Amino acid sequence: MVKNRKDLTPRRGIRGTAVKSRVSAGANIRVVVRVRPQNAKETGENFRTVVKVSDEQMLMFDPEEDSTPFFYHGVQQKGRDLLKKPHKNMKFLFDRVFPPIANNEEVFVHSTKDLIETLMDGCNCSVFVYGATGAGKTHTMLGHNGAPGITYLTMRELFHQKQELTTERDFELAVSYLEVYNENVQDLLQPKGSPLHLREDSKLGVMVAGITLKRIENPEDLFELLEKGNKNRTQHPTDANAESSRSHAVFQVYIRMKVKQTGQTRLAKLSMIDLAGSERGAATGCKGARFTEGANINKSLLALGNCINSLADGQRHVPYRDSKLTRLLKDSLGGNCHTVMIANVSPSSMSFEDTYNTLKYATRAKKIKSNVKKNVVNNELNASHYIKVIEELNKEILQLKEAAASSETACTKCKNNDKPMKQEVEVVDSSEMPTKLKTLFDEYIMNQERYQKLHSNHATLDYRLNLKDETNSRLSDFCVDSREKEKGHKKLVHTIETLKKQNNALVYDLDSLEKTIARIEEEIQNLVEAAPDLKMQAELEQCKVDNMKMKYQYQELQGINKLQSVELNTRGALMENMGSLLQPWYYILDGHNMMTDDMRKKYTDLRGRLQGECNVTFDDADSGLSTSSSSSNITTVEKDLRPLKRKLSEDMDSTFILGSSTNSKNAADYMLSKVCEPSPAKKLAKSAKLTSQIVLKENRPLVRKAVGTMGTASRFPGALSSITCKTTNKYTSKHLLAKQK
Ligand SMILES: Nc1ncnc2c1ncn2[C@@H]1O[C@H](COP(=O)(O)OP(=O)(O)OP(=O)(O)O)[C@@H](O)[C@H]1O
Repeated sequence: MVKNRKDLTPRRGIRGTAVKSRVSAGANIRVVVRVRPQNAKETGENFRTVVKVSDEQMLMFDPEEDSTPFFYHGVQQKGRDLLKKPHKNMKFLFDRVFPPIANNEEVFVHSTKDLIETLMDGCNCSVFVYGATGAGKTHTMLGHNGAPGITYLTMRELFHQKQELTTERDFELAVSYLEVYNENVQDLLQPKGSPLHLREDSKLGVMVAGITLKRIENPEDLFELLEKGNKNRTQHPTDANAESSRSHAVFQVYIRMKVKQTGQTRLAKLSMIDLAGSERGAATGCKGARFTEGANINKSLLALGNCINSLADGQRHVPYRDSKLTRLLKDSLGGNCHTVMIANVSPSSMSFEDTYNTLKYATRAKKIKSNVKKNVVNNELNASHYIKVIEELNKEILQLKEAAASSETACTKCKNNDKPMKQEVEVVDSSEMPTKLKTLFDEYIMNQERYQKLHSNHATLDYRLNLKDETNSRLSDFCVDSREKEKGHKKLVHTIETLKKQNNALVYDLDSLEKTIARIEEEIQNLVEAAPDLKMQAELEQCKVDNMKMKYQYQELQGINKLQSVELNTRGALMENMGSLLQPWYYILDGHNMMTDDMRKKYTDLRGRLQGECNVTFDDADSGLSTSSSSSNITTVEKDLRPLKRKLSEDMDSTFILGSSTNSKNAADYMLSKVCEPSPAKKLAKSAKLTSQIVLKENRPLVRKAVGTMGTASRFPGALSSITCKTTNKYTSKHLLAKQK
């Protein structure tokens, strides 16, 4: 440990280690995941464990489990139970994964402990915990008496390092604690009647006007403060957590350090954010006040998600202004800040969707790069700087003198004319205030409308740009002729450049609109502060604005959706074309003994992936009745099957209507009778019964499709294994194969 450091040498950490990587610009945010132990309800009701921690950095979501035997007609079947959804079996990698047995101390050591050195170097740091209700966010952040959370542990480390440095530096330390509830910022240390307003300062970043700053001298003071603040925090029981925090809590520590020898001052801010639950409405019981609450939580978390997406994609425009939370966290995400995100999940299948969403969210956040710099206030300004400042001040004095002289002349003129002087500064008459507010809101709505329109255009352009980028890289893999490749590449680059130019213009407009909007917002705030009677009118107008914004955001999503479905169709067609191109080439190469083992393996892998990804999936979304998934099948009878399948899908279309609206069993039987030859139909009678049962139970389009394929397969017994394997599952295919033999 280095104790005799004379100054804040830029490249050395507090323990003398090189901290270049930690303080360099462009570092990714650190994302860790904590899996909490199962609670009594989860263990009591026999829920499955869907999160398995593989090692310190990897976890498996919804892993394959040792299958419970599945019997059909008294015979144990080897394949998976058709009635069960296949497991996702997904691997997720993070900077650190904490298993259920990990305690708060362990989480602290591997997530926030290192931040203190960075903080002491004068860089801002942020920690935020994310997860569904009851996933363990507050437990991680605050803990309890026996096991204090990372806020206390991090502050204890801060005081420890401060103590070590007291001979070299003077410290000033203050904390604030606030919550964002229903899009209002409230002071938790000294609750005020009305919500606090956010102000943006070009030097100090986002500030909360009127927030209480409390000095603390030791970590024990903190306990008291946090306890006091938490009593004021908005909590309501949810179905998933009896003491659910329904607001986002932001604890901030401001540090000013002055190096005694050089006088150099560094400012740093540590923010610790306990986000409200990210669960779906159903988990909290979506009624009444809980519904409004949930909608606001979702609004801010959606806005946070959008910011994370924009930052992860490296977009220039990040929609921080979409919610109070994102405005507040502007510094903490991707800006001048070292950020740690702790995603909390439950291991139980009871929270399957929420856990999956949290893991996806966290994976996305891993891509964000921050742009960190030290907040050094330079005290050693040279003489030329002072001269410049003095000159500017002199200029200002001169201007003020001139202004004073001209107003004096105006005054004398008024006196001479015996008329009352018109005031230079606009003071609004109280009776005119409602009209003034209305005018401000009109201007606000106009600008917001324009902003939302531009935002939609920007999102669409961004999406198109991404697609063009992807096409460009695909082209390099696909083209064999270098001239063709160059030509295609040039064309695409031209389009990309044009799109980028358009996008940059939009970003410029968006930025200037943001400034206008911020200016109007401030004027509105000032007006409402001056005349509290206007609060109701302002809230009503704000509702209109929110409504309008939601309408535009919905339209934006619809637009992107449309583009995505067009893209999906194009890719589907492309896949089909590639399949039919690849298949004959495979046979030609194979026939001429030119197929290498590697090529064969790649081909088989590709086929396997097509089978796995396109066919065996029990997606709840309507998978439709198209046979395109089977068209990727590579068998000798494929060409013969295609027209039949097409016809089948048409037939199934009518069956589909019958099946979904009346009786699924009738649908399956009808379909089988329609597509099967008499003898295979007879042979398949038992399987038909089986599938009918499945259809009855599952009633999913995919099962209906499987039934159709089985019928088709019965006409082409040779193709049975490959087709049924893909569209139904092992059990059915094996069963049918056995029957047919
Ligand atoms: N790692 C853990 N070890 C032991 N108990 C835990 C752990 N994580 C959470 N719990 C317990 O689970 C319950 C819910 O946790 P917590 O209140 O932290 O959830 P939350 O994510 O903050 O929920 P909300 O968003 O609803 O506030 C609490 O009783 C807490 O003590």
